Amino acid sequence: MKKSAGYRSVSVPEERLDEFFDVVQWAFVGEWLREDRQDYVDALPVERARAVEVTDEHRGTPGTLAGVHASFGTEMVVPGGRRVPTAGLSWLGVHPGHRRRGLMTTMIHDHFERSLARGESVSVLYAMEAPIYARFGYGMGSQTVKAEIPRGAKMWDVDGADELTVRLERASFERHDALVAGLQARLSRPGTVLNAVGSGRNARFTDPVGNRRGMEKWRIAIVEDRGEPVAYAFFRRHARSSVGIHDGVCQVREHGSLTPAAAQRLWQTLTDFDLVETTMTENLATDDPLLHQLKDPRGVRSKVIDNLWVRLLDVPTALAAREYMRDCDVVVQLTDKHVPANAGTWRIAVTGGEATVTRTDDAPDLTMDVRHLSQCYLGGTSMESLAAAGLVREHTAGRARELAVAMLSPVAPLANWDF
Ligand SMILES: CC(=O)SCCNC(=O)CCNC(=O)[C@H](O)C(C)(C)COP(=O)(O)OP(=O)(O)OC[C@H]1O[C@@H](n2cnc3c(N)ncnc32)[C@H](O)[C@@H]1OP(=O)(O)O
Repeated sequence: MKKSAGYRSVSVPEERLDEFFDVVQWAFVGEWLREDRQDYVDALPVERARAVEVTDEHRGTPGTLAGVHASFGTEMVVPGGRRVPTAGLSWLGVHPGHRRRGLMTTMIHDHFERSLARGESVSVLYAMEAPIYARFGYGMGSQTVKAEIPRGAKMWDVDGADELTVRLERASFERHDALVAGLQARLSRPGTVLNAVGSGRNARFTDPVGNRRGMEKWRIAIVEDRGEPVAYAFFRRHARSSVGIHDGVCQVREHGSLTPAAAQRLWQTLTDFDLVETTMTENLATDDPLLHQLKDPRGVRSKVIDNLWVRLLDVPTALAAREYMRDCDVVVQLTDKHVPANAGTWRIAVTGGEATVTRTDDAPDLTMDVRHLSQCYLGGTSMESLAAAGLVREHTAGRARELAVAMLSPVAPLANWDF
């Protein structure tokens, strides 16, 4: 019997959502509260929910779901500020009774085929475990700083910050969706994954009780410039005390600022709540304005981890969709085990910031897997550094640098919401 035989891929209609959620709880190790069900429905792009179903009794009870996945239909900002149609893969899980039979592989192929059919030339995801996705052509496209900032951390002055005002409210889809989506759509940082369209749109507002662990419900901070919103952040606090000393924490999730002053006003607010000693950030770019504005960078305890994993599904279309910093003319030989249409030799010719990507019989300057090209796509990783690591092979001296300089982004990429 073939490793993944005895299963088939199916769509998951609304009446099967509880079966879908049951697999998710098995896979992600958790028991949800009944009262949280609607939050999970709201966080799921229902019309793009897929599963593998048992068809052979040797695998289990025919008709039961063994693995699930879904994807958000969205756009991602790429270097130059343009947007590329993107599939945000999420909710991927296999029931532990069916693992290591190739079901994830089946689901990833299903995801690739359907995304390509919809014209989505890039797939992105957040990884639960970092070693899983490179085998499918995903590269670590951006990194994030997880920081713990002490209360009242001092910052360099930024003109105009004092004149801005801040509103603190309970986060509400009805009241804040348009405001947040509108501000997020004005962010130019590569890797920004825009709010999804269709179901799943309110995913960022969901707030299951079972996930709060003593935290309050999600709040939102909105910085305004004479009534015009210029920054936002989702945050929540947790009151704590030990030996009579209050040392509560504030968790900051998605945030975005349109100006340096707005960033400073936002973080001054988030790092100065009464009874809160530490503010923890999640989605902070490695060059976020906050990190430059803090006077004592070492006073912030931090670590850098992977943020977005990026996978080019349609290489020529995706490469042509972004802008480049320099002209280049480089021949790249690409391997792609999972989307064979990308494999082969391509000429990447950039003039005036625009790339033309065509097949060629010329000898390659560089040889790499699609995951390496994907890793460099948002401009956060240098192609030369991948060559220095021995992952990209350079046949013509200097070509890794030529492509690196063309593809680099002046600001570090980051996705600011966790889908
Ligand atoms: C985008 C997201 O949603 S991230 C969330 C991912 N989900 C989870 O982490 C939930 C818990 N884990 C699971 O549900 C499952 O173990 C999955 C989805 C990670 C893997 O599903 P499986 O059906 O067992 O994977 P499958 O059998 O297709 O394995 C494919 C390959 O990946 C490897 N692999 C699978 N899981 C892991 C892992 N956790 N770490 C390292 N390698 C792994 C397998 O060994 C296999 O390697 P091979 O091709 O060399 O033989």
